[in-house]
Amino acid sequence: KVRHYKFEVEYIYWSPDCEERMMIGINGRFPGPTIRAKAGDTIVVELRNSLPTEGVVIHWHGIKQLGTPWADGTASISQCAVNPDETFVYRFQVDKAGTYFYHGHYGMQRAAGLYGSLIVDTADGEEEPFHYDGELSLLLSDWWHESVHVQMLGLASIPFRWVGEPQAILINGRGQYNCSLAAHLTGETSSCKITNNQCAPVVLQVRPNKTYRLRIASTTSLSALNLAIANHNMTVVEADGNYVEPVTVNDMDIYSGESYSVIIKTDQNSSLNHWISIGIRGRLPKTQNALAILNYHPNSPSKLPSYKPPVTPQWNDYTHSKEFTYKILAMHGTQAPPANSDRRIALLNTQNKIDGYIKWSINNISLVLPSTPYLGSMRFNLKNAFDTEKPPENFSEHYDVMRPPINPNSTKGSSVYKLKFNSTIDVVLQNTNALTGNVSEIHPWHLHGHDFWVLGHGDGKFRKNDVSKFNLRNPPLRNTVVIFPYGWTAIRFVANNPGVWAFHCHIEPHLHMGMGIILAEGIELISKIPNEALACGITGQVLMNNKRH
Ligand SMILES: O=C1O[C@H]([C@@H](O)CO)C(O)=C1O
Repeated sequence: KVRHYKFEVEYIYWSPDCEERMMIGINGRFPGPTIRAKAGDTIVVELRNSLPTEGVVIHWHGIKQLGTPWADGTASISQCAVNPDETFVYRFQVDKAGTYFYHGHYGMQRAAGLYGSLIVDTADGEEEPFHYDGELSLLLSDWWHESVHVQMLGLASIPFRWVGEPQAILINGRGQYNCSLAAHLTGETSSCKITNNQCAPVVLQVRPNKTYRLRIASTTSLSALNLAIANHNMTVVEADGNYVEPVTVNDMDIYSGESYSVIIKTDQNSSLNHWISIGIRGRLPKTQNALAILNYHPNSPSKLPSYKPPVTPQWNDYTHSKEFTYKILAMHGTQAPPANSDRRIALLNTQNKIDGYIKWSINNISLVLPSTPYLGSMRFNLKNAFDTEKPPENFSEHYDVMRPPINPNSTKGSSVYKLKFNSTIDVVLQNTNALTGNVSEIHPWHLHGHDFWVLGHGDGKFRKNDVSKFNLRNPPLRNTVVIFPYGWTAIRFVANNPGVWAFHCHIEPHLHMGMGIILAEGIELISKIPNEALACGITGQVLMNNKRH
């Protein structure tokens, strides 16, 4: 079945946390419309850019774009940004049931509010491997009062101006700035005066003694989150569109770019409503926990729970976070990874400097995207479109990951990791100390165009004999994985999807500061790229010079 959507992207006034700001909306609203389809369907989104003076693209996060690499929605990588007043048609298949989302992938437009949910149900006649009576959905994000233009300027300034912590965590696009819905119970802050529907608390309506599937996705710009539902445990059954071995937890972490489904049973005191609480992990929080209400029928949805919300774990309790992450394993019967890889790429993640500007680099190269998107320039073998030298596969074995870089000076580049089609690739992501001593941060890495198996995590520096500890039996399949402070994470994937794919830290300011790499495979197998994806830079010149193209 073909499912048609029309998206008009424009600036809107909106009050996501009860304070009015400018945001990027779709069809006059924030967040964007939910796309809902069945596995195997074709999605068609006619994207009209009504931003007065900026280009736009939309990335369909978690969708592999098999056979349609030009629809991945990455500016400078898969397509030319769509100009103001122009329309671009995304047409792609959703191959696999799961919880996904979509978001802007140009500059920091995601952080300006350009996102929404994308949910794929099983194909007709197929069933999920778990039962539920009803479904609920939470799309999580974080929000700053400063516009993304000011944020981008600060990141690209000397002295550096970091974006800082968000003013609010949003649930389904709604939050409350500098106040708490539970203030009357905790007394910590002022209570919220909800003056606007746009920031009204999220209420999930349930009936007692039923089973619900709760879909949770995070498109935060920065924040790692922890979610807990008071008096209810959660059984995780899906991660990033892949089934996992059911595991029951009291609270769960979710990093930017990840999605989960959890099963909850509404078997608690049904004369009460219950809190859902979301707090920040990995960075010293300055943001109020976000609260939502699990509303048991027939209680009034506006009746606040009469007890304190659950306290999410300490921001720096990494032991707790690792425990959760390590518990997520593939559901029995999931395709196992190939036993061996053909190539191992080690990627050192460092914060460093270029001409005094603070950047993030991978093997000492900070990613700068070219003006002509890679997909077209590589397909047509055009010269001078990007740096053509081979990017480094490794880093010095003497690098001390526990200390700030000895030489903080980095270089910028746009080179591509070219992968042999159908080869098996291992990537080891190595975290390090940032520029300041005793600081190492969480980075969620997202791969476009593929799922990968998470073979293992470890503390400190990756050693050759860590390979023997790789989990080849039931590693989870995912599209986003975290690297913990001072740790490493190893993944494996098969380079079987012709196209050019970004692999990057999903923290929006970190990507903007160069924290990513570009992968390419099977370029000669790519079928005709729509002209609209090519109409800029030197591919645009080729189109003009060769009308038969
Ligand atoms: O990229 C970053 O910069 C700041 C800090 O390291 C320098 O102010 C921070 O916390 C980041 O994640």
